[in-house]
Amino acid sequence: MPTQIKICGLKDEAGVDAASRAGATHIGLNLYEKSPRYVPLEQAAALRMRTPEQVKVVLLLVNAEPGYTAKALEIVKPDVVQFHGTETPEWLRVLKGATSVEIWKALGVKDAETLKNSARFVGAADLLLFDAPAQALPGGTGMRFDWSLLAEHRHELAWGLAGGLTPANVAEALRQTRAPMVDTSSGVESAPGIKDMDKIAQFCKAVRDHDHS
Ligand SMILES: O=C(O)c1ccccc1NCC(=O)[C@H](O)[C@H](O)COP(=O)(O)O
Repeated sequence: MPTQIKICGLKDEAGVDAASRAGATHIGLNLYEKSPRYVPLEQAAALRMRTPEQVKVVLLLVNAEPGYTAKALEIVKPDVVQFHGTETPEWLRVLKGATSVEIWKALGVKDAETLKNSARFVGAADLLLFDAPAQALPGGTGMRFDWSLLAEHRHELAWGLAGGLTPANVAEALRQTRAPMVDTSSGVESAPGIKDMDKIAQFCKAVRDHDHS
């Protein structure tokens, strides 16, 4: 199975086109207003329409109100909704019962305990995205966590790796972790919130080269 690739924090058509052309399987649209990668709802809906059918659209929310969450899902109609705040398994279970959209939960990995506790999302999320712990922002920090923690972990859910992944280190990350999915945002940018089309292509190529090695 080819590694799944999510390019997160796209804000315009050029980024969506570049990620799709490069072979990303998922693109992320960020509705968190404090992020340099924020897109307003209407822009997210327009980019969703622009995205080719084979590429899944991931809508990113951080501790959003239920009403706003419902509105965002209705307007953008994503394939996946990624929760990147302190959303509880209980809340995600409620949402899961009310929508057919795929649900991902991002977790900032501090230590082995974070991974152990992630089992509480079984039945609440379809996939766990293991990311670096929150800094000033909950995600998109460009920081890595200790990948060796994953070696001891028995995954009970589908999962992906995020946090500080770049074209230069993603092959090594895949070798060490055997992640079925990788996610990057700042690692394919020239400045916060500004995607670099060449880096997107290099990232996807590095993943595909690793898949074929
Ligand atoms: O990217 C952001 O600005 C962001 C802000 C708030 C919550 C989540 C955010 N990004 C979520 C992602 O899925 C990123 O791709 C992930 O955190 C990895 O980011 P990076 O370390 O920059 O590759």
